[in-house]
Amino acid sequence: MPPVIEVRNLHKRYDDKIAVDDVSLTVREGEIFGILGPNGAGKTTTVECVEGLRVPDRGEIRVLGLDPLHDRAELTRRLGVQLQAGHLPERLQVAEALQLYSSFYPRPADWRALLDGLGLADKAKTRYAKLSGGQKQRLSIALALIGGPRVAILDELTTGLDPQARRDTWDLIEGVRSRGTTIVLVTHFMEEAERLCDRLALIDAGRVVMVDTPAGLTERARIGQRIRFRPSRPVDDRLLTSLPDVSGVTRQGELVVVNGNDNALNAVTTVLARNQIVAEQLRVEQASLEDAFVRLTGRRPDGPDPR
Ligand SMILES: Nc1ncnc2c1ncn2[C@@H]1O[C@H](COP(=O)(O)OP(=O)(O)OP(=O)(O)O)[C@@H](O)[C@H]1O
Repeated sequence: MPPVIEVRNLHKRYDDKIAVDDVSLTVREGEIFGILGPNGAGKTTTVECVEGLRVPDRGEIRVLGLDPLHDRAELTRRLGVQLQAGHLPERLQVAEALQLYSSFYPRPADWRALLDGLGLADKAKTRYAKLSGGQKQRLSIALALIGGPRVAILDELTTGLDPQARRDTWDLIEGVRSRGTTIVLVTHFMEEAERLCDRLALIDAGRVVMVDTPAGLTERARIGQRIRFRPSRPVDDRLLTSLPDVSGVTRQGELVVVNGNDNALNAVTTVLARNQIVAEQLRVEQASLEDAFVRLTGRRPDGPDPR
């Protein structure tokens, strides 16, 4: 089956600023594909090129076999795009907006069900200007999905939503995917990426650092476990760093912090026992996608791009 989205060697600069520097990626039918990266990494520029909203300097893009620039009209019918808040007339009511957008498509989705799923059912008669920021955000998701698109591109899906609305939105997106829509999600929320995405492209400074499943990215950053304990008597770091399953040892006051793969706990407790050292207050944390992100890019997901 041909990929739903194929991006090859995409380049885009703004004046002297290189925003996208040779990005290639492939999105498969029916998956939720995440584009993850710090602020300014080039995520939005990449998806705007895919949507046909920006003209690349170089590279090739196909969406459902179509060229986003030359086949724009055809693609608009099959692609759902979440636009930023503030693009609707202030006096338009929520239901009117959805009915208007429905009329653009041959087989629109059920807008009442969308409103329900997004917790906006009681806002159908509310004017756009009277909606809160989070409600406008949810309406923009509904409008992206109203055409029953084959592919939906959602940029900062749940930014500005409270935790409950965020979880409801995730459920809605999973439902949309289970009915066959392929979804591209631009995000810097780790929890969202981990919960929703089948695969992720980690983008940093305009380049794809890695593409993998959330678990695969964590594994490839080689930070399986973090173990903390207070040794019953002084322990030489070298005892631990010499273990092949251990990647690093640091200290936090009296605590020893060991990073290693999924076998590190076993290896550490064995070597301590052999040396008659008891690991008191022992705690084991599984590394998160956020740990992997920091390890792979050297910065936090919501941190600025230093270029
Ligand atoms: N219209 C523009 N003119 C000039 N520079 C731009 C323009 N749009 C984006 N940039 C710059 O290009 C780089 C990539 O921006 P882009 O918005 O694609 O990143 P992003 O990963 O989506 O970031 P964020 O998470 O902050 O939205 C940034 O350094 C940004 O400042």
